[in-house]
Amino acid sequence: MGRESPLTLGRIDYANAWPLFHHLDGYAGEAGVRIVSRVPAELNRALREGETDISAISSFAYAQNSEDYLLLPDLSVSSVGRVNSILLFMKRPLEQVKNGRIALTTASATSVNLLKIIMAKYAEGQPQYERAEPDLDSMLENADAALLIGDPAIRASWSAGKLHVLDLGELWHRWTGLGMTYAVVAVRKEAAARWPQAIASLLQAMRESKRLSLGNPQALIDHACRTIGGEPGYWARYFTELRYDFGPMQQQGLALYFRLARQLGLLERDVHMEFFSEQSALQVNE
Ligand SMILES: C=C(O[C@@H]1C=C(C(=O)O)C=C[C@H]1O)C(=O)O
Repeated sequence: MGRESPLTLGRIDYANAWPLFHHLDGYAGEAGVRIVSRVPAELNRALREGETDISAISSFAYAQNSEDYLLLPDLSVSSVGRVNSILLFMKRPLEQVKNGRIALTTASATSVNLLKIIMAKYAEGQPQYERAEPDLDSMLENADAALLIGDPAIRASWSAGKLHVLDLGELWHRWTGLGMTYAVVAVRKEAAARWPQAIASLLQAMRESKRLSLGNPQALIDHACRTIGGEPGYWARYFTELRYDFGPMQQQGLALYFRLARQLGLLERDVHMEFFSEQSALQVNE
């Protein structure tokens, strides 16, 4: 029953999501779960089009398709304060670029709209936006500021030179007093109805990956230094400042983000967060 399900799982191809996936390969192999690794914007599209059944996606993409998806409880990529890898690189201070030209990474959905909210409601600016491949130098050729996320943002922060760097998680927290959730794990409703036990068991394996990763972050730190570069101290702080659960603190911040996005017309509908229930998976089993 569902055990042989050919589930396809989308994995964010950045260090920020490693804890949810790092210890999952063994389980995925045994359970026949296929994992595809992409940047968030690609994962958002793949889940929407049914190429994947379950995926880490931008929380904004969840909001756009919430009637087709269920959220997995306990899992997210969030911060309550600094996020360290969602950064606006500015040639001049915020006051002077808030009506200028801003290049936005094509890899993101949540952060692009978080920046639009911050610019409109916090800085009261009206910049012109353009989408660009995530390369800081070429983005800044024609723009006053550039938004990067994930590993490219981290690498750029190590060589930002004279640029002003704004951490959107930190600003959001100072402004609202709340946390911010950048990614959630969502399952398509039809997959949840068809393979409830397989989803429940994958959820459990992702919780376990998170527990093992955060219990022994050294494995992640070593892997990050080897594959991305940087110092162990940087990565130790990075994986500590990111939060991976999805409790009331995170949900409250995300609900405010959805409301503000709705007010600005960035979202077409109000969003009601709906969760996958392991209880119903168990009942199907009986
Ligand atoms: C923490 C981050 O969050 C990511 C930001 C996303 C977005 O802006 O759409 C999507 C997934 C998250 O994993 C990051 O990019 O470093």
